[in-house]
Amino acid sequence: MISTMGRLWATVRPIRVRLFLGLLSALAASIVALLIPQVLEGMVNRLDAEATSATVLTAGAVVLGLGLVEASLIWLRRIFAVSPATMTEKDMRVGFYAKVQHMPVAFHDHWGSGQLLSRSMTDINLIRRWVAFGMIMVVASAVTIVVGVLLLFRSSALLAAIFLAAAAPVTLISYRFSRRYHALSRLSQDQNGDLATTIEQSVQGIRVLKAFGRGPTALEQFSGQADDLRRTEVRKADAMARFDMAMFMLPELALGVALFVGLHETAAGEMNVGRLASYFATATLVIGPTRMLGQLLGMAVNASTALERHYEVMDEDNPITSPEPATPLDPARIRGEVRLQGVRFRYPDAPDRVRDVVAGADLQIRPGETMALVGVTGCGKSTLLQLVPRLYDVTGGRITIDGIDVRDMSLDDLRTITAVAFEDATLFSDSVRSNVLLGADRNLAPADREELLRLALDTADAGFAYALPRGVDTRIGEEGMSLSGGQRQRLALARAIAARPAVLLLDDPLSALDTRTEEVVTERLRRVLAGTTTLIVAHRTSTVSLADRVALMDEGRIVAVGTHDELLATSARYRYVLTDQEQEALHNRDIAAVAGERGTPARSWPRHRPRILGRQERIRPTTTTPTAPPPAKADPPTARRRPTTSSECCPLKRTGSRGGVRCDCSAPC
Ligand SMILES: Nc1ncnc2c1ncn2[C@@H]1O[C@H](COP(=O)(O)OP(=O)(O)OP(=O)(O)O)[C@@H](O)[C@H]1O
Repeated sequence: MISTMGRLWATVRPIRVRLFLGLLSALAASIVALLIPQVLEGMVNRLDAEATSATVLTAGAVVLGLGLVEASLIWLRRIFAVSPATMTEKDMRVGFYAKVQHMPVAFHDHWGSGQLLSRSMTDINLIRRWVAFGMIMVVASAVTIVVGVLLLFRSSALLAAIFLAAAAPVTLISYRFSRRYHALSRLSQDQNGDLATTIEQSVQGIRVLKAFGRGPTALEQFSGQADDLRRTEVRKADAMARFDMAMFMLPELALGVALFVGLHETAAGEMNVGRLASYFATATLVIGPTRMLGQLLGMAVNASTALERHYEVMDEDNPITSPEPATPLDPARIRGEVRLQGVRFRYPDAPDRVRDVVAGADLQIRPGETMALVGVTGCGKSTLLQLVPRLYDVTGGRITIDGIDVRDMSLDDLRTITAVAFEDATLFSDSVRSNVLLGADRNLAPADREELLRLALDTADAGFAYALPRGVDTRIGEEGMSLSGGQRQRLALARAIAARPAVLLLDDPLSALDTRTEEVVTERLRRVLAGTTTLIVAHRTSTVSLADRVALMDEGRIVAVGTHDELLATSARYRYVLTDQEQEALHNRDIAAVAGERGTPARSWPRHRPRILGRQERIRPTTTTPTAPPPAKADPPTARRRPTTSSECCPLKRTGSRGGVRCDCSAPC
C-alpha cells in the first residue's frame, strides 16, 4: 500500500504546490479549532473571580472570530485541493484511455470491457476523492491528534495518559482492519467490473437473448453476480461497522474514565475547573479526527486498491509498437506486393495442447491482385488477415509489403497503407460521414472528401445513407443499432474503400447482404478493386468470383493457390470447402435473420446443395461446371455443421446423384 501511494505521489507532481497549500489551510483550521478550548479555559477560570460582562463578551467574540477563521480556512482547503484533484482525475482518465487505445488486440481479448470501464470511471473517481480530501485530511487529522494530545498533557498528565491508553488497541485494530478491508475492497471492485462486463454484453447481445428467450436465464446469472457483490459489500460494511464501533467506544471509554478521575481531582483541589473544561473541550476536538482516521483508513484502502487496479492496466507491456527507427516509406508509392513467408501464429492465451493457428503459411499476392482466402471454418483465415496490419504480431516467419517487413514499418505508415473491413461491422455512434471517412486522408480538400464519400457509398451500395433523415450527417445509433446488419456491413465496407489503401483486407465483407445487393456490390467492387492489392476472406462462391486467384487454407497453411476454375478442376478439398461453406453461410444467415442480427430476411433451409459456379459462369450464367465431389479428406470438419435430417436429403435421394456426385444420406449433407 505504501509503495502504491508512493507512485500516486509521483502522479500528482504537477499539483503538489496546490495540495501543499490545501494541507496548510487544513492544518491551520485544526490549530484554530484547538485554540478555542484554551480561550474557554481562561474564561471559566475567571468566572468566579474577576468576571465582567466585558470579559464574557470578549471571550465570546474571540471564540466567534476563531470559528469564522476556521470556517474560512476549511473553505480555502477545498479551493486549493478540489480543482487540481479534478485535473489529476482527468489526466489519469485520459492517460488510461490512451493506454487502452494503444494496446494491441490481444490485450482486449484478455481484458473484459466492464473491467476497463470500472477502472476508468469508478477507480479513478475513488483516487480523485483520496487526493482531494483523504490525503490532506489524514495529515491534518494526525497533526490535530498529536497537538491535541500535547494540550491534553498540559491540562493534566494523568488524564492525558488515560486518553492515550485507548490509543494502543486502536492501533492494533486499525492494522487488522486495513488488511481485511483491503482484500474485501479488491474483491468488491473486481466484482463491480465483472458486473459492468455482464451488463455491457447483455446490452450488446439483447437481440440474441430475446430471440432465444434467454432473458430470464441471463437475469438469473446477473442476479447471482449482483448478489455476490451485495454480499461483499455487506462484509465490507460489517468490517467497517466493527471498526467504527471500536473507534467510537475506546475514546468514549477513555473520556468516561477521565471524567471520573478528573472530577475526583477537581474535588480534591488538585485541578482547577478551567483546566478540566479545557481538557474535555480539547478531548472532544481530538476524538473527531481520531474517528475520522478510521474512515480515512477505509478511504486509503479503497484508493490504494483502485490505484493497484489502475497501474495493473497502465503497466501492461505493449509488444506491438513502431520500431525505432522505422524504415522510411512513402505510402503513396507503395505498390502493394504482399508476401507471407513461413508465417506462424498462436494466440497468447492458447493452451499448450492447441497447435498454432497459422502454422507456416506461404503466400505471394501480386501488386493490384485480388486474392480470395478460402478454408473451412476455424482454419485461421481471419487470424491470418489480421497479421498483415499487425493487429497481432506473427510468432514466426514474416510478412512483407513491397519487400519491407511490416514490423520494420512505423505503425502509422502500416495502417495508412492497409485497411480492413471485418465481417462483424463495428460502427461508432457518430454521423455516417464520420464513420465512412474514418480512415480517409485528412488532407483532402472538402470537395474531394465529398467525392470520396460518394464513391465509397456507391461502391458498397450504401446509397441508403443519403435517404436517412439528415442524409450522411445522420448520427448512427449506438453500435449502429438503428441500421440493419446488411446496412452496417455496407457502411463498414465503404469505410475500408474510402481509406484508399494500397492493401485492402476484407473479412467476408458481403456475408450479411442479400443476393441482389451482393451482386451489385460485387460488380462495383471488382471495378474499384482494380489496382488495389486485396486479400478477401471468402465463404461463398459469389465472393470468390471477385478474386483473380484463390488461396486455399487448411490447418494453418496455404495448401493450394490458383484461379477459381483451376482449383475447382484440380482440388477436391477446394470443392468440398466451397460446398460446405455455402451451406454454412446460408445456415448462419438464417439464424442471424431469426435473431434479428442481420438485415436479411430469414429464408427456408435449402433442400439441395447450392451449385458452385466458376467465375466465368457468374458472368455468363448459361455455362455449367461440375458440382462438388465429396471431400478428399477422410475426416472433414463438421463441428459447426447443421445436422441433416433424412427429409432434407430427400430431393437428392430421389435423383440419387447431382452432377455425377452420389449423395450419401447416411452422412450429413
Ligand atoms: N482472440 C482469440 N483468442 C484465442 N483463440 C482465438 C481467437 N480468435 C480466434 N481464435 C481461434 O483461432 C482459430 C482460428 O480462428 P479464425 O477466426 O481465424 O478462423 P476462420 O478461418 O476465420 O473461421 P471462420 O471461417 O469461421 O471465420 C479458431 O480455432 C479460434 O477458436
